[in-house]
Amino acid sequence: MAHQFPALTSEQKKALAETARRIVANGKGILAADESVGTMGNRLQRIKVENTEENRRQFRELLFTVDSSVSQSIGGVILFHETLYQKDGQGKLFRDILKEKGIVVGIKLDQGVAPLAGTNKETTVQGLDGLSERCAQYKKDGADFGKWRAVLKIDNQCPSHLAIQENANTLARYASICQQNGLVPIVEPEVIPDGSHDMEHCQYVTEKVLAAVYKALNDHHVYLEGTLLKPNMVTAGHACTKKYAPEQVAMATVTALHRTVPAAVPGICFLSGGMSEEDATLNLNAINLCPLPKPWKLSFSYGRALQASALAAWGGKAENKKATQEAFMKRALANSQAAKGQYVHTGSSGSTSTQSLFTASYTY
Ligand SMILES: O=P(O)(O)OC[C@@]1(O)O[C@H](CO)[C@@H](O)[C@@H]1O
Repeated sequence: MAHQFPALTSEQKKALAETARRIVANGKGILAADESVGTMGNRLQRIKVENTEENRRQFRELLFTVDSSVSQSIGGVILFHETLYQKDGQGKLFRDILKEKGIVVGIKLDQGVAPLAGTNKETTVQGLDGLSERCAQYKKDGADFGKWRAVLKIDNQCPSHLAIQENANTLARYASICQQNGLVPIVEPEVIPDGSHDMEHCQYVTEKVLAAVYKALNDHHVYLEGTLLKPNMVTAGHACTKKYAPEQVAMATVTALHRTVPAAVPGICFLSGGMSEEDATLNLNAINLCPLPKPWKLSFSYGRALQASALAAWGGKAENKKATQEAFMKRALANSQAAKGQYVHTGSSGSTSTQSLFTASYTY
């Protein structure tokens, strides 16, 4: 079968591959600061801070204005639409502050989930209509990568064949549209940790989901070298009574990836999925020490596991700036070390860093 209709020029491919590699270079990972207004509201409620645009802006200003050395740990930041156009106290756009630090700016592109009728409350993702125009605008406005999160759950009859196929195809269509507009797509098929299933069950489901995703990406002529994967780690369900060590999580996770993710993919940046900050770091470190072949960079794209201590330290008070920034820098550095398999747990972590960040049915 001749390939008569190339999807991208060699220049487009080169630019996409370079951006993807930059984001995950040398122990760098991603700060997922793309919480929608509602999700950010849940975070702020935990620290008793009102969910106003100004409070969201103030917290994010603290994260983005940390010392430039953060760029040794953070290669990319994912923003929500509102944040892409926000400025710091001196009137400087956040996106310019990040770019000056050498950090690649990303944008959340999915628009939430919608029910799949006739399934056990499974969902697909909305946002394909008008996506090409939105990507073109975001590219002009400084974004160089995108994110789209699909949600799959483990339950009675779940994930169904329909949910796996529909979400794989939608992710692939999104990825294709991103690449046409010069954005590196982060492909995020999250198998959420709700349930009492064991780790082996999660591995089985994760492999089925990833295999379907890579078949769909191939069908849609997506250029894998210009993509990043953002999967769940393979863990037991949150309500499972059996506990697994980081080395077991690492072996199950790398085995699943090894069986399903082509070596052409430059980086795999895990989501934290409600793990405590410390667990997310320890698991990532074990993954990088796992004695299986690992042809991709294995890094992080954490939301909760990079921000929980910082949020707690901030508490909505300007005078806590230093403590907030120190807490964030500490997690960024720890995860950067873990992305190189060099994290050493000192045992001096604060209480917030060991608290579970799990929220049931975390769809948005
Ligand atoms: O699981 P985590 O690491 O907290 O967040 C992962 C994530 O994809 O899910 C959130 C909800 O869409 C996003 O803010 C974030 O990018």
